[in-house]
Amino acid sequence: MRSAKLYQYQLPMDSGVILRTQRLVNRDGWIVELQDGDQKGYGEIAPLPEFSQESAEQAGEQAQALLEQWVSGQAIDLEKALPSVAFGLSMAELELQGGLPQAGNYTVAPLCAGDPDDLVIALNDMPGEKVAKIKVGMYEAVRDGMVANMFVDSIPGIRLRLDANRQWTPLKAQQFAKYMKPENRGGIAFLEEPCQSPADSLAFAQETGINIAWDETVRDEGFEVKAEPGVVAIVIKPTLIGSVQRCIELVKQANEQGLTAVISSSMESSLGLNQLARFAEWQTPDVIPGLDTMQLFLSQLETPWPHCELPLKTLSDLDVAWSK
Ligand SMILES: O=C(O)CCC(=O)c1ccccc1C(=O)O
Ligand SMILES: [Mg+2]
Repeated sequence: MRSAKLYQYQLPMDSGVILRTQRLVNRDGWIVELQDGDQKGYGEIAPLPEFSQESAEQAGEQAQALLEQWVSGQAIDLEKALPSVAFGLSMAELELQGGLPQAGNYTVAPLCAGDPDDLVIALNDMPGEKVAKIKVGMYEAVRDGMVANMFVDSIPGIRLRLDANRQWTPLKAQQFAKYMKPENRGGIAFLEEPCQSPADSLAFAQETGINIAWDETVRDEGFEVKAEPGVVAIVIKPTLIGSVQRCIELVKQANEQGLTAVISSSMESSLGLNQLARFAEWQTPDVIPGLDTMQLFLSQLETPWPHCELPLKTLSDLDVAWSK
């Protein structure tokens, strides 16, 4: 009754994609296909270099072992699985059971890693709530402050999401805050992980009145979702977190604590990204997810992303690495 396939993919990336210290030339990962009778479910397993602990090879090996169990009718234990494997397999099982609603939230928070003028144009075209995400911490903190000010000054009602990825010392974070006019600080919906340590980030939020969000900290050993002064959101990157069930638990805990849960991409292919858009619509219906990462690719995979003109590879173009 049950059968499964594991496809291997490699997709070319735009030339400018840098992950922490390395350039990402190709995105490597796996697509699982589960079949039971005439039902099918898909999931993506794609550890992100520099962010995931596991490599694509390790994830592929573990996925095969767990798929062997699944095909033979055993329940698979995803608690101890690698995060990317737990996410992909649980998503495939969910889809197989018809548990993932079709409707997706495709209104992304446009991501600006380069020229701020490009983002101003994207925002002017954005209907409804204007949310944008800007990476900070890569250049001078003073420049980041000026860019953020410029957005708040020139786009009324903007809700900026800034992301420093733990790049700032407390001093640099202070320099940023100094340039952010006090009356403009409310235009920052949140600033993700300003400092190297969560304690410094918390102190920064409380001293400056700039709200922060946890991203890396959510994946730290022993993390608990809790409301603290200055903290307004947690970012959930399912590929780095684990099973769909674990992600749902985090969303629930965040909501109970009055925090916003933001579903966000770990640069999945368009197949995984579409599932994240559906997951976000289902679990966080009033929150714009952080999924503006298709622009970093040179090719889509199987499921087209709305308004994306990149060429589409299909699963039938891929090698089947394992099947049973
Ligand atoms: O969160 C988003 O809006 C987009 C995704 C994103 O920023 C990201 C994607 C992959 C790895 C790290 C990050 C990051 O938060 O810096
Ligand atoms: Mg981040």
